[in-house]
Amino acid sequence: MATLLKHSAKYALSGRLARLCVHSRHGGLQCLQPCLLPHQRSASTGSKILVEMDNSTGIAVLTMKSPPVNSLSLDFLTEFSISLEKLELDRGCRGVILTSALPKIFSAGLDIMEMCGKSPEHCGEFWKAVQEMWLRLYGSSMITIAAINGSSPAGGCLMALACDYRIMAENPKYSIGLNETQLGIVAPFWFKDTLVNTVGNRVAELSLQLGLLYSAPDALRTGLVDLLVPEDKVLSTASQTMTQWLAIPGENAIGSNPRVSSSKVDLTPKVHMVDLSHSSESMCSLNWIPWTCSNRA
Ligand SMILES: CCCC/C=C/CC(=O)SCCNC(=O)CCNC(=O)[C@H](O)C(C)(C)COP(=O)(O)OP(=O)(O)OC[C@H]1O[C@@H](n2cnc3c(N)ncnc32)[C@H](O)[C@@H]1OP(=O)(O)O
Repeated sequence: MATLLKHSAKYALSGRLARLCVHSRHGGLQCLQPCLLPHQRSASTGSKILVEMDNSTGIAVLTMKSPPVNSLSLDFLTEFSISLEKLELDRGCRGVILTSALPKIFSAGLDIMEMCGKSPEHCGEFWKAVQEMWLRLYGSSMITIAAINGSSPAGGCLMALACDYRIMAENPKYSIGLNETQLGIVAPFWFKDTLVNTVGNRVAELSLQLGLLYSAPDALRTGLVDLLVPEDKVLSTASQTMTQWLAIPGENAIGSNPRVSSSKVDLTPKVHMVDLSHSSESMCSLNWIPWTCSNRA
């Protein structure tokens, strides 16, 4: 029981993670959920995001649950940023796993309908929300791991890239990448910089110029994701990886307690990359919005 309780403390999360099973000392599989004490976990859900927090480990699972494809609408982005901000303010939260509740899809990226025939004001508000999402995720003082359990094109890939580590389901049918060029859009330079930081200049150059979507195995080969695991292991592997990251002493680790360690992170260059006015203007002036709509001429 002591071993099991220790495992429970390590993985104890309500909902998805709490349903994980571990091998007990006696060799059998045991479900962790019955061992959890109610005070160890909490869950909050909006219409598009479920947040499950395990207070004993400091790990939260943020699950996107906006059918059909977790597209990043203004409502979605607002709920996402608020959820992340709440976790950021919760000093007990040290790590966030980002995943999807939808089969086969992590996120389809920016919601195309948000930008179809909308006013420049709406585009500006929407674009600001996109940047807010990226800043919150990329600049988070918590450890962030993307548990990519489905396809993740364009803005969905950006979300994953903004995390510290990416674990993807090893399903060759799933794809990930910044494919904006294929849609006739130029990915903003901070999308590009986020990609360059992960895969290096040459791979980023080819990816962006050709708008490449990589299959899961190719994404691993290029370094776009860090690890492939069987689909049913994505979340449990993310949890185990998070535990390893959180074991790094606080003085050296972003997101480890005490959270003051985050003050050592200089976000200035990252924040400088964001040019709000330019991005929202270009989004409206590029004429790509009608291009992506089915009623285009
Ligand atoms: C200067 C500005 C730069 C801005 C940069 C842009 C970044 C972006 O993120 S732009 C968005 C790019 N996204 C994509 O290219 C993804 C497009 N979608 C797909 O490839 C597929 O839909 C996907 C692989 C995600 C899922 O495939 P399926 O499982 O086969 O589903 P369907 O294709 O049938 O789609 C179901 C349903 O969802 C709607 N959908 C899909 N993507 C989006 C989206 N991005 N926004 C809004 N809605 C989306 C699709 O139209 C279907 O709707 P219904 O027909 O009503 O069922």
